[in-house]
Amino acid sequence: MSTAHVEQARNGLTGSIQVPGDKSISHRAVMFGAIAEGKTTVDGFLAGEDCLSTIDCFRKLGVTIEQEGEKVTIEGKGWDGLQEPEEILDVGNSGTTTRLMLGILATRPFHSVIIGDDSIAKRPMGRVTEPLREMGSIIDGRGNGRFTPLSIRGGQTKGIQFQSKVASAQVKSAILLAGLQSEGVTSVTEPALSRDHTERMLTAYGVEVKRDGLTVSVKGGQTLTAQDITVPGDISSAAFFLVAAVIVPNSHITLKGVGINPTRSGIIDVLQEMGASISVHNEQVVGGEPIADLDIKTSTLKGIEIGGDLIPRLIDEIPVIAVLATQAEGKTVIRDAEELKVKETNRIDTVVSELKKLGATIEATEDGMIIEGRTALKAATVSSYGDHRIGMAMGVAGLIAEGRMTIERSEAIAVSYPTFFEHIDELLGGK
Ligand SMILES: O=C(O)C1=C[C@@H](OP(=O)(O)O)[C@@H](O)[C@H](O)C1
Ligand SMILES: C=C(OP(=O)(O)O)C(=O)O
Repeated sequence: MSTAHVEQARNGLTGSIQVPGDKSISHRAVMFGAIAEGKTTVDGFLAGEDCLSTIDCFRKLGVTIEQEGEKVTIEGKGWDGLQEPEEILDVGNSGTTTRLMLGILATRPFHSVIIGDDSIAKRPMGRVTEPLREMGSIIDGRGNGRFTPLSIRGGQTKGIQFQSKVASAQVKSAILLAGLQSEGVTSVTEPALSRDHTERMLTAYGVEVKRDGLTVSVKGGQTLTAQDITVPGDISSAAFFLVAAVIVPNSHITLKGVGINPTRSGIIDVLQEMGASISVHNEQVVGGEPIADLDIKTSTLKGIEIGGDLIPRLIDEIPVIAVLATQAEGKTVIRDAEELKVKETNRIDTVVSELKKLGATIEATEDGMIIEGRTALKAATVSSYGDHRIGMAMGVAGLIAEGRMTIERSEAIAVSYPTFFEHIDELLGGK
């Protein structure tokens, strides 16, 4: 385990960076390439631990995958190219790998065992294993198949019309992936729109995906055709620097080539509503996903209310939004965000406890948190608790907190942003 230190920034953040590739899209590019027919290439791949776990699992399923930094090639041999793994599939810390891979394995006629780390062992898997069982796959595991370790034997499955209780792209994707090789039509209806990368990328791989409001459906018996995928920059990684630039005095930065898919761009709406000076340039569409350069400066902020359908559009950004809210005048209320409790940590508890250590006025609620600003933060020793987004939110807080911040378990940051501290140094140096 490692410890990182962050000093209060003496100068503003300036210059421009390209944030690493999108984690959600990198996972999907590899998984869909693995079940497609032909050679898929991926450029801009996120070589973070979670996406490397996906590569490792699909290699164990018999797929030839080469990866060098941001470049990946996958020799897809179609659905039937996947083989019974000799080894256990270890997903590490990655919920996306676990749930989407279950959807793929649900229709494969062989047995696999899935394990992950201590954090994965606490995360709810019943939300995918129950509908996949209903479709006909045989799944067992701890807590009657609700937690890892899980074992799955896929086979003859039939389509279902599934009403999801949660707005979760992982649940939606798992069921749609199983639906592609099941009898009849499979549809998923969600209570609010979650990220739609699966729908967009499956379409790029030649699959027919239908959307009707909050319902997405696919017909069984569909195959995928290999693609050349370019992965946009991850807006969830960009969020840390968007917030840092707004709250560190005398900052002005540009983040290049960031994905601004509307199902992910809630952080931009929040920054604008709070009064931040942010502008969007060079909008383009790359591989079916919109991207842009984001320009942002130090700004005066006011507290706002965040809830409802906005939550799935910024769920992973809430830890750093809480840091932002400590620097806004007045009250910020975050509600309808119960899902935070089942991420890598219970992010309501970890955000509140660590920000309190810095002197923030913040209280946990049943479904979110309430933050009163504006508060001058003081550096302290905090922990990521093994959660990359908590570690990075604390890194951003460290830039404005008086003194020197110590972040324990900082190694977790490599899950999604291995070059996070290098990028802080680069922007502090103004290169
Ligand atoms: O599908 C995905 O790539 C993801 C979906 C979200 O999780 P849920 O599906 O659990 O909401 C998100 O929090 C996670 O970081 C990545
Ligand atoms: C929740 C996250 O990822 P996952 O569910 O893939 O572990 C995240 O990256 O914040």
